[in-house]
Amino acid sequence: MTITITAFERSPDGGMGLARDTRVRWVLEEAGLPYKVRPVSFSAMKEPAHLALHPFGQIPTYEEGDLVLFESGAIIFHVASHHPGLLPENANARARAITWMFAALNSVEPPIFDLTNAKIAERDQPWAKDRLPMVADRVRHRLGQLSARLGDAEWLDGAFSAGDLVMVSVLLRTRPSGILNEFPNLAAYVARGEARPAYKRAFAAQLAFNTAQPAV
Ligand SMILES: N[C@@H](CCC(=O)N[C@@H](CSCc1ccc([N+](=O)[O-])cc1)C(=O)NCC(=O)O)C(=O)O
Repeated sequence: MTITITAFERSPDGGMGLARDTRVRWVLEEAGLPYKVRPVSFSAMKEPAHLALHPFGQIPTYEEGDLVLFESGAIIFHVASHHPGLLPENANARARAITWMFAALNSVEPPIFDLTNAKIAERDQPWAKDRLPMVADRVRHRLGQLSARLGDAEWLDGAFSAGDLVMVSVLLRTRPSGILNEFPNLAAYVARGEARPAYKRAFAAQLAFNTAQPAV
């Protein structure tokens, strides 16, 4: 059945891959699944038709037959659970890979999201300047812990898994701040993710999609 995901009609980053449809494209490319992309404008996201798919009026969403999913992590887990090569067959290894998915989304992404908010959404607040260093240090602290755990390993737990796909996707968002490069082993880990043919196809597709959208 046809898979359709939603993406920004025009991503504010101009197609630099920071929007969360990129990680869904990536998992679909790793699984070798064809998919269609429905662009959604910021206003359309808040209309009933899209809210019926995504209660918070966001992207990405995933539609396949009568299945509708939202939350990039859940979409990635769904695809990885139904296609080989993204979650280990061994039960304990599979559970650890899923643990890393949760860790990426629940423990690593929140301070990074906080930093993005501090730099963009909150930047005009009177307290923003004072808060920013503290928020950035929380990201540094978490990345320092992750860096220590990863060491010089290629992936987080043996072979590449959906846990790495989510973690690399999350860590990519720290590159613009420069914090990722303060941890050379994490920067190299992210680069290994970006070097994967499936990621390259996903990135190229979202870039082409964004540049093909008609100008406002
Ligand atoms: N937890 C959800 C979060 C979804 C989410 O944050 N979606 C964002 C796009 S990805 C986050 C994002 C936003 C903007 C950029 N950018 O480049 O400017 C990049 C990434 C969205 O729809 N925002 C519109 C809205 O909330 O009204 C998930 O993982 O799917």
